[in-house]
Amino acid sequence: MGANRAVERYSDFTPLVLPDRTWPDGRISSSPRWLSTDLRDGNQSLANPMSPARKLRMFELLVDIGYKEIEIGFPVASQDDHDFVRLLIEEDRIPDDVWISALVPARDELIERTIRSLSGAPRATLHLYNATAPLFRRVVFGMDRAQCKDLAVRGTELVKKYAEKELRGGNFRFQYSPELFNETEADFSLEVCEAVMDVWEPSSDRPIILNFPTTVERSLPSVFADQIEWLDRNLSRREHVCLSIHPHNDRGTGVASAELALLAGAQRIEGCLFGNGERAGNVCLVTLGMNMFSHGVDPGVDFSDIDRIRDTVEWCNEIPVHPRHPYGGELVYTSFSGSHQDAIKKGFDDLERGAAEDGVSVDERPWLMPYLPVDPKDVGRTYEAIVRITTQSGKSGVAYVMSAWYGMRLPKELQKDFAAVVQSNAELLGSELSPERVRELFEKEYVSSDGPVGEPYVAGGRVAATLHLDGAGEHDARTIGAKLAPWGIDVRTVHRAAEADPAGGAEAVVYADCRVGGRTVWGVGVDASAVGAALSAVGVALRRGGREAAAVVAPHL
Ligand SMILES: CC(=O)SCCNC(=O)CCNC(=O)[C@H](O)C(C)(C)COP(=O)(O)OP(=O)(O)OC[C@H]1O[C@@H](n2cnc3c(N)ncnc32)[C@H](O)[C@@H]1OP(=O)(O)O
Ligand SMILES: CC(C)C(=O)C(=O)O
Repeated sequence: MGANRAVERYSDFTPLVLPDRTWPDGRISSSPRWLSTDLRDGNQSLANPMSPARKLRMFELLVDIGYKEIEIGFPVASQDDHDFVRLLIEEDRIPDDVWISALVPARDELIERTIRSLSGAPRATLHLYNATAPLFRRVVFGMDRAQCKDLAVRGTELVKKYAEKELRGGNFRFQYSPELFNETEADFSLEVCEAVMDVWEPSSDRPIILNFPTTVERSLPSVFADQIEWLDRNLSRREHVCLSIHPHNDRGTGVASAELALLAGAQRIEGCLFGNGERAGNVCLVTLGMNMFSHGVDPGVDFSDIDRIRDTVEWCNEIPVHPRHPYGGELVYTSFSGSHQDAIKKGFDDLERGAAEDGVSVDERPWLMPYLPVDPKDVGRTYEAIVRITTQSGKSGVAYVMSAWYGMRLPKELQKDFAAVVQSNAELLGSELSPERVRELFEKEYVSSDGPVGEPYVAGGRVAATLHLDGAGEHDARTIGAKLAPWGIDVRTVHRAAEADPAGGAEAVVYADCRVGGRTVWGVGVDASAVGAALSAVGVALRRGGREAAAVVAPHL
């Protein structure tokens, strides 16, 4: 078969028919219950399953940021998994409001051992699963529907039996998952879940978690949402059922599946931080939580130091988080391209203006920012790295860097002038220019002088200079004008909006644009005094004027 014929091996998914679906009109207005399965589904997918130290660090992170339900492993998988559960219980490391959970297949000896491993836990959920999809019934288990249902029923009976024996007096919950739910006939999933409930007999003080995985994602998120709405309508004892979902991400739509399923009636979501997990991963809990946050819905999990979360997850999983991973990737608050940088810069100007008008801090203003769905500061990032300079940048990006890093707010015409310098340098270099390099170019071009800056002296005609004063007052402006007028320089001053700390500590910055020989040349002075800064700025500008300047300006300049 030729490569182009391979597609014929695949067939479309047959969706459930639910024409009167209501989920598309829903809104997500509150956070669901979350379960982190980083220590189970995440861990079981790693080339190197987590060592006890890595597991503990992950557990502590999950607790610290606010997860209340944590699947701590598959205790019968290995001695390490078992010992970790015992360590948490025996060293009393499970906070009062946290439920641990453990997964087990529907096999007698494994259920008994798993429940024993949970002995003494203050709060524990036993999570039982068996695959219910036709492919698995035929290929993996060699079972018909009745036998498959019976496996789930027997498993639940065993859980009941061993739980009563081992966990008497403790807080115990039961969870059942029909694995491959999304590929299972809807009526059969329901039949199995009802049979499981007949055994467990859920009630208000004995609820059940029914968890519906897209074990391998195979269809559209909307199809999954229909399946969940159908269950929500048809499950009996609904008030005693927590309808949970466990999306994977094989088609890259795990987050969408989870969100649409929430609209359709799901009450609880299982996933992993940064989408770790089997194959293309489990649904990403960070993305889901931050999506809610960005709509003004509190996810109940603290993502305010997202880099710490990412660093810990990377350390525990020994897998890097992609730099473009939503919300937590290194590059997701950074723009390299000119028009994005321009819009962001204007967005920040607008934010500051609005805050000043309202007499509030910028943190209290609504976040309405081009290209940035959330304020980087809300996840512990700074503003400096929002803009990075390459050949794709323009004047606004360059101006942003000079302002955010160095407190220098360049006049618009100077921004254009300097952007051309930066552009040719970026093209020459063929790579990103660091903020330090941008500053270096600026200094070289506009601030430093080749020789001593003496008193400007115009040999013939007059030079018109517009001085943009930052950190200087009216008095300084008058003194500067008086000082330069006798040298043939007509000064017009423009005050920049007051800066608390222009140019990182200097008292004054002056941007001078001088009309020399029919063209505009810029010079910049940074000095402890406004007068000193102005003299430097004009001196540099005139010197940069080159041959034309030489015609009107005395040679010692
Ligand atoms: C979708 C998910 O993520 S499910 C979770 C998967 N996670 C893991 O498997 C990680 C931990 N697992 C393990 O350490 C091991 O697989 C163990 C300890 C559970 C079992 O180990 P073993 O019995 O030695 O081997 P193995 O996993 O190959 O056993 C598969 C057997 O269990 C059966 N089985 C698989 N899943 C289930 C289930 N949920 N309920 C009952 N039986 C099951 C298989 O049909 C197969 O039976 P067979 O031997 O009669 O053909
Ligand atoms: C055990 C179940 C919930 C699972 O991990 C899956 O189906 O992906």
